[in-house]
Amino acid sequence: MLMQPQARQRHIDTVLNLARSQGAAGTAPALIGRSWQRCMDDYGLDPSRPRQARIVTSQTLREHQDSVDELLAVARSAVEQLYTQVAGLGYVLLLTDHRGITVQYLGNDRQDQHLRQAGLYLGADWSEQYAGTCAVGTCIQEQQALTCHRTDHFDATHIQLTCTSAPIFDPAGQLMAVLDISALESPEDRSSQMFALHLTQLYARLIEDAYFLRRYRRQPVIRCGPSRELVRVNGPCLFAVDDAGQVVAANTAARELMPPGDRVAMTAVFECELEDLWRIPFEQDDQVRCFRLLDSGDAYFAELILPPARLLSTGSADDRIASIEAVPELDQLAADDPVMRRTLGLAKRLRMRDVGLLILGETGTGKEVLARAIHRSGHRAKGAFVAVNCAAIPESLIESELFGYAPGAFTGARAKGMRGLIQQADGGTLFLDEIGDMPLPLQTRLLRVLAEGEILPVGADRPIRVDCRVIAATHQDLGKLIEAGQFRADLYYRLNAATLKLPALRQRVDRHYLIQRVLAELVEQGRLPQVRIRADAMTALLGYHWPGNVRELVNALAFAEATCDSGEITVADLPEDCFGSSGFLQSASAPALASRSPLEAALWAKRWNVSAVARQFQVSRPTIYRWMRQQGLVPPQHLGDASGADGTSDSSASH
Ligand SMILES: Nc1ncnc2c1ncn2[C@@H]1O[C@H](COP(=O)(O)OP(=O)(O)OP(=O)(O)O)[C@@H](O)[C@H]1O
Repeated sequence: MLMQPQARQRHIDTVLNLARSQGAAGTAPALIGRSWQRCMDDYGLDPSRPRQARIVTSQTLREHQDSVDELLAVARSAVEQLYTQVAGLGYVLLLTDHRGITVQYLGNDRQDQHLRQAGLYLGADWSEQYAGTCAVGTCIQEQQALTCHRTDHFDATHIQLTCTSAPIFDPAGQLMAVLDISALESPEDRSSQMFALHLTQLYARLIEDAYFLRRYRRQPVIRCGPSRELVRVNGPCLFAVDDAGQVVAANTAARELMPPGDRVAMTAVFECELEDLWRIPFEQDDQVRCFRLLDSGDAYFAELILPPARLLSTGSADDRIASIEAVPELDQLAADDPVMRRTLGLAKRLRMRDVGLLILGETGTGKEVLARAIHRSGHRAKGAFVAVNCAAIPESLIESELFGYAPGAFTGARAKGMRGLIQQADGGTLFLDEIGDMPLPLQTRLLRVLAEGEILPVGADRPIRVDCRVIAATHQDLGKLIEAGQFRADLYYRLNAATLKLPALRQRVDRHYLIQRVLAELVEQGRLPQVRIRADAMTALLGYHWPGNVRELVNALAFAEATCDSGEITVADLPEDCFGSSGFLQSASAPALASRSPLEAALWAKRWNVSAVARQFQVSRPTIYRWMRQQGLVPPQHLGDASGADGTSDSSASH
């Protein structure tokens, strides 16, 4: 236990050399070098005059203990637990206050004398100002966890010790205490203390969190972290919030997620509405919900810890209940994706009201699927759902298609006239897809229909009353179209009492659910037999960026099923253009997937085998050829001789 005088002298020389050269402390971390410098420059400590450990009087000790009274009560069991884990390895445990005075100590009675001499004792002063560079004192100065290993210590008295400390911060971010484990002897190698460092940091955080939860036991606390499975057991971030969703306090990890500012709302941390927070305990079996961090977009899982018997009064109770209620048609569209949850919550709340809804999302994200689900789950479910693709109807026909026409309205018109699509939706829902493509003059007429509830068919002299709900959708930025004078602002406001956003498939955190769901639907619809997805294929599907969104996923699964022969989809069965490194679709002639129509995507997926595509769409081959002509789709040269499954040459057939 006694230190060699040579070792002591060598250490003193090293420190003095550092003072002269202003260099780093040998192989020690930079923060040790900084501390040595502070010891000499700021505290006037002299390495050639070692100081014995200082133990404060019992009166002073009591004053220090009183100042961290509440922390000591909270920390007691964690400190005991940590000590039982490390005692057998020769460590003692110290808890000091923010000034470095040891207010709690657990050590080995048999080594009492040695430990006391070394300062590993109750009441010992481990401030850097007195003891020089040491784990506790330097942790206080640097506000971070560290190991002060043997000759890292400034004072030669301590160069046999290895000490590891971690800071404990109060909920305002102020250093409150330091947790330390130290041993009288240790191996030379600093890396022998890595485990001690991790363990000490872990327990410091447990104590910090226990203290936080005790301090804010009368306040809602949001606990969150990047793992759904671990959040309730050990979620690293804690936010105490008030009823308005403002952060009242945050632990160390949570503070890192907060934007700068005095009063930060949780809605500035997570991409969410206030009521999303209060709804956490009601959704999902595990009462954990997924949010996206506003800053990075990362998915974070959160639980809400509510004070007992506390009723939160935020938002309208009716609305809250409506959005929590199970609505299978809507619920099945997503699992736990934050954007989808908000969208579906809003859809649930508004499904029974005739307010205009605008669905925004990239192509293939399921805008029509959502509109249908709102219709089926709403009060107009018994009426018709009429979908109009404003981009697909030629401009010359759109007026008569939408509004219908009176008998003999124009040459070539049917003798009896025709009910327009709006009238067909009477009592039900009119879904106006690609509303951004509606010509301006028709926008004006549509606005009148919406305002007055009447349509005037082409050539008619009397208006007809229609009563339908209108849901519009677009992948375009209507704001920009309004600025460019291509879309009427008044129509926009009329259609858009609420906006429902559909995230791109690549942004959704519930992709696994959606893949299984789409597969199950294809099976239910009889479009696929029972198949399962092997893990390798699932990994590839989860990792792909899906420019064509759910539509592309549907096509990819249909393709994979057609190519797999064992009832199991493997990665080799997936379309090569998305998942292969030398896929034929990567040739220059293959257009970007996102810009393809469903027909074009299917043709590429089936290598332009028209028979296979006809089977997929459940239409005849001539229909596919007609569609191809309408869309100007021609097979690429190198695939021009693709054969139908029946052996006929599709591309040479004429229709
Ligand atoms: N939640 C879902 N579950 C199963 N299939 C879905 C889901 N969402 C979308 N799909 C499927 O994805 C395809 C595209 O959906 P939909 O037509 O609704 O997209 P969209 O956004 O309206 O596309 P576009 O912008 O091209 O009109 C359809 O085959 C649809 O059945």
